[in-house]
Amino acid sequence: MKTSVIVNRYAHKGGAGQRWPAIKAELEKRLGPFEPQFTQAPGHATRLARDALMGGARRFVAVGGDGTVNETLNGLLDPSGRLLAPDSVLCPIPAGTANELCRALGHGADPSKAYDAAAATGRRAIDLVRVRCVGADGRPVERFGYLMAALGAAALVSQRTSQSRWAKKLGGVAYMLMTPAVILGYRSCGVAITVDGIERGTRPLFTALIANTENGGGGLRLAPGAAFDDGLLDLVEIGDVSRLGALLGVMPRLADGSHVGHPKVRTSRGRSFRFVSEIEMLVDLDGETIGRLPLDIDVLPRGFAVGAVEPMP
Ligand SMILES: Nc1ncnc2c1ncn2[C@@H]1O[C@H](COP(=O)(O)OP(=O)(O)OP(=O)(O)O)[C@@H](O)[C@H]1O
Repeated sequence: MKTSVIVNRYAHKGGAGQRWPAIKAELEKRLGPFEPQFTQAPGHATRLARDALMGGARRFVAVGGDGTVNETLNGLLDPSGRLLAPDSVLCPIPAGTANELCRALGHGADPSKAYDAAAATGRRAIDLVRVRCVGADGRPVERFGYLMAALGAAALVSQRTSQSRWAKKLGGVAYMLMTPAVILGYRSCGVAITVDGIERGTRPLFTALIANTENGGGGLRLAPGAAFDDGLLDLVEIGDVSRLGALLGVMPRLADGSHVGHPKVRTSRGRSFRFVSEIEMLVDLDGETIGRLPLDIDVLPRGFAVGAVEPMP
């Protein structure tokens, strides 16, 4: 199978570039010699993946963090979210800051598992998340992801972290420092929620996550029980909580997932969701700000596949 290796040397604040010779050696041991393609700018991995696909590649090894893997995946999809080549397989190699897809696959702590999966013939199907909202320029945006979408306070934390120069230098710790700064200035607002076509009414929302994977935000257990191949998304709503309540009562419990037992936290599952807010509310997908509400989100069950040593369950 023709293989394309796409490398973001700037992932993990440049740490991926430093580790690249060692990663390359591990990959060559398993795949044989290859010509890597280095991303030149944000978004470039999508074009590299699309060009390689048109050139006949079907195995796409994405070296970087979730941003790089997401961009690579988007290069493999048509505008409706279908794989342009149904036999294409994505192989994430953890070289970014959070590497949540690798973590969800059980490759987070041991990169050798990711190298082995990149060379194996097995596949594992993953649900694809489709998000439609309003972009920064006011025009509709449609994007595809695999981790989770966030709106409200969590999306604002992500946006502020990616925009801040000091936060970029700090890497993963930046989220933890940015979170109290954002939360102490944030207020819940009314959001009308529809799940699987059924209106649930308008209720105050501090933040909400619509999750495909259980983990997110740098290894936090944000959506306990979420499975990335069950054809469903898990909605975690943090409702009308005070700023101090959010900071002291909910946030410390995100690490082990016990926040879902908090009286202001509600969980549910569905295939499609719509969120409409009274005031402007940001939307984040897989760690990147993509726009604002109104937001429509749905799942394309088993929409793509990752490389796997074990055959698909
Ligand atoms: N040549 C480049 N110069 C600058 N930025 C780049 C370049 N190539 C890719 N990028 C951008 O780098 C950003 C960060 O990459 P990525 O998300 O893979 O790593 P990370 O943020 O360290 O990891 P994670 O998302 O897992 O926390 C992405 O938004 C990507 O678009």
